[in-house]
Amino acid sequence: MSNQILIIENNLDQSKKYRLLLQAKGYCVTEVDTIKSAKAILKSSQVAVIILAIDLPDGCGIEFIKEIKQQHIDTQIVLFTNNNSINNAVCSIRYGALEYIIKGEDFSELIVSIERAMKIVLEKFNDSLRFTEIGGLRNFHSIIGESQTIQKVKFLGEKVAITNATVLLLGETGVGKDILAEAIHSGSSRSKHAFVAINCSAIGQEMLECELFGYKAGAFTGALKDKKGLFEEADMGTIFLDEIGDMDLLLQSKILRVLENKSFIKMGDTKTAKTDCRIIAATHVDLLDAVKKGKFREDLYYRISSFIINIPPLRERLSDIPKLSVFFVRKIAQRLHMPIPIITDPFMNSLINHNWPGNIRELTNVLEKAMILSTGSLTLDLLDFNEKENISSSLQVMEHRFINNILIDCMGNKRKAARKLGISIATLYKKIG
Ligand SMILES: Nc1ncnc2c1ncn2[C@@H]1O[C@H](COP(=O)(O)OP(=O)(O)OP(=O)(O)O)[C@@H](O)[C@H]1O
Repeated sequence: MSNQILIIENNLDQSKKYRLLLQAKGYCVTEVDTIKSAKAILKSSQVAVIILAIDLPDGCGIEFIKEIKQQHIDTQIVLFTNNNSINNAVCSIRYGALEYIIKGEDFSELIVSIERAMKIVLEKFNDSLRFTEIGGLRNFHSIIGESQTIQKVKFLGEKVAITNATVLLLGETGVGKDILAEAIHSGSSRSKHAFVAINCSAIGQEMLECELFGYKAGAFTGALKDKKGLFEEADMGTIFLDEIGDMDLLLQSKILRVLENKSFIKMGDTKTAKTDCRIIAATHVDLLDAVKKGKFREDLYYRISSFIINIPPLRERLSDIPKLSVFFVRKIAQRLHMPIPIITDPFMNSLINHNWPGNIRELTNVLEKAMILSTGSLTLDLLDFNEKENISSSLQVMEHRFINNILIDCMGNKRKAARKLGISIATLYKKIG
């Protein structure tokens, strides 16, 4: 982890004082006096904390914060200014600065801020280590979003993870059922063992049975040797059965047997085999309705539905879009080997105002397409929503968007947003879930 501090300040006397002070505290410090030189440093080295002045010869420090945060999300920024106007403070925090300090001869405030910033950098670094410790599997820190709705999802996931309970995840396609299942496994005592996932609607039922339970050599033409099934692979670990609602009744009875007796029979075998695996199931269909129509076993439904987590669609957590977008833009840029583009305000506003029928998967696709076509920044003309999918404009959705936009304007301050909307804070909480 880097402990490098970059000072961007064109008052050279002042910046020398900061440098000497911070060096005396053991930090590694670099000074520059323009945004251009700062960009060069940021490109070539890992900077933990930036001390940034507002008025720089080649641009405005506050505007530069946006750019820094898009490309170096974990770098912490402390804004330094002579001007103690509250507008600057609000803007800098909104754009992602950690703190705002008024310049003065008393340096103790600066030291406290730098220590706080370094602590945050260290915590983020430790989180990323925790993430890689369990073999690259995603955990609750990998689930981006701070909206009330996603926080509730994470809270429920973390609570159930440490138990051995079967979990049912409900939600539209692309909302993040897969990533949540992985996080629950990562947060459980089974995390050192396998996490296996299968989409039960993607393959034919016979093939699905082979995949789930495995087979003995000679079980059918072409079965030349024994094959392990996923239930065997997931022994001591977790199996994620995505789209369980699409499984046929015969296979459903076999899953019920695993849940009740921890046992199954491989295809072509006569003996029962044992497995100790936790089941996490997911579906986008209404399982109770499927039960009523005789398409889903009622006993299996009750067996898997003791702990349900409903993952809300993206249109019900629009305030998460800025963070999700910055995260995906960085990730996509890395995968496509391209520089990280700047997300312009009109582009971001359009993302926030879209309905997202394909949820987070649609968001990643829209961003990837725009990035491929972009030349350095993501502008409105690069946005290409699939209009066929963009059909829902119900009153409720419009209301949600409106509330979210006000919340963003008020920087997440719910009391202020409620006042602006002319509703009580309790009503606001009810509306944002
Ligand atoms: N909150 C989140 N933070 C970061 N990445 C997310 C989040 N939610 C979803 N993703 C990513 O978005 C993509 C789609 O999510 P995922 O595959 O988990 O959705 P799903 O609900 O399982 O979809 P489906 O029902 O079609 O299988 C994945 O790449 C996933 O990692």
